[in-house]
Amino acid sequence: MSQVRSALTIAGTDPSGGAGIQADLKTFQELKTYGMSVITSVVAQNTTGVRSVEHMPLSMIEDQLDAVIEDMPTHAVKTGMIASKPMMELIVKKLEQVDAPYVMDPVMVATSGDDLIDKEGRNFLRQYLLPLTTVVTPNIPEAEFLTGLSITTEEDMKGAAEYLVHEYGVDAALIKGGHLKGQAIDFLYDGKQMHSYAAERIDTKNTHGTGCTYAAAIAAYLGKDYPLPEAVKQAKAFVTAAITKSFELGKGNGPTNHWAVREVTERKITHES
Ligand SMILES: Nc1ncnc2c1ncn2[C@@H]1O[C@H](COP(=O)(O)OP(=O)(O)OP(=O)(O)O)[C@@H](O)[C@H]1O
Ligand SMILES: Cc1ncc(CO)c(N)n1
Repeated sequence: MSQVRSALTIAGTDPSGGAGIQADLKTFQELKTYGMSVITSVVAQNTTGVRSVEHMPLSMIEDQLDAVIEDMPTHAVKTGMIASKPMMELIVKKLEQVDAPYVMDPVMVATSGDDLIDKEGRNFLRQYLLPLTTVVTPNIPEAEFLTGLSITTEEDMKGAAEYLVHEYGVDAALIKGGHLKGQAIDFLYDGKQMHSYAAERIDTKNTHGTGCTYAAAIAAYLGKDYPLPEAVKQAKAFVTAAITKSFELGKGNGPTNHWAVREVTERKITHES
């Protein structure tokens, strides 16, 4: 009998259920992956924005990580909101003990535009986390920050993916094109090949938590031993379905639908490499 696969998310929370830890666990569950979570910050947020944030003390983050690492098998790790440099240092030290693919979502601001990481922390994402990372998943503003490049075209997105791999030692970079006009296209560079994943753009404002959901789905598929380009393709189909059937809930950007893959069986993702 094959062993159950488990994935760990290390991230902040969203009590309204669409982003952060909550999105990750829903995604893991939907993909029949045993979900585990370590909370870095409690974020009082909803579809309209962030009200307040309470960061967990470092000792509490460390205890949570030890509780998982010392007891549970982990087949994939995903990180989201890591708000400060000391948190990053601690998480790096702990992740060095975990032998599993690692998906790093370099979360900086919420869909609503609120900051989720402090200024000092932003500058240490590259140095601390990228060397351990299997695949980093920036959106365009995050990729611009990480590379210092300006990104306005698909060619720029490819250039940024190559730059991250060649300059910062990350195994692979997936630049997400949700913020570009036209089709929703993402580029993955794994040091050898450039892959593109394109889907039709869905006309909706309800995209709260798309980035978290996508990265969590990639982690779940990597935990099931899918090769990275295939894991990204499956995850892209998952997030596209989740946006297609997203919920008109709340007063701002509504959440994506984590069970949509059960209902959207047609997978119109064009994968080229
Ligand atoms: N309107 C849309 N229609 C179809 N796909 C979309 C749409 N918006 C985003 N996507 C896709 O959703 C995924 C997440 O991309 P996006 O660039 O929005 O991430 P993000 O900005 O990190 O998300 P978040 O809003 O959670 O911060 C990508 O595959 C992107 O192409
Ligand atoms: C905790 C958290 N992580 C990530 C995002 C980005 O969507 C968010 N809104 N909240």
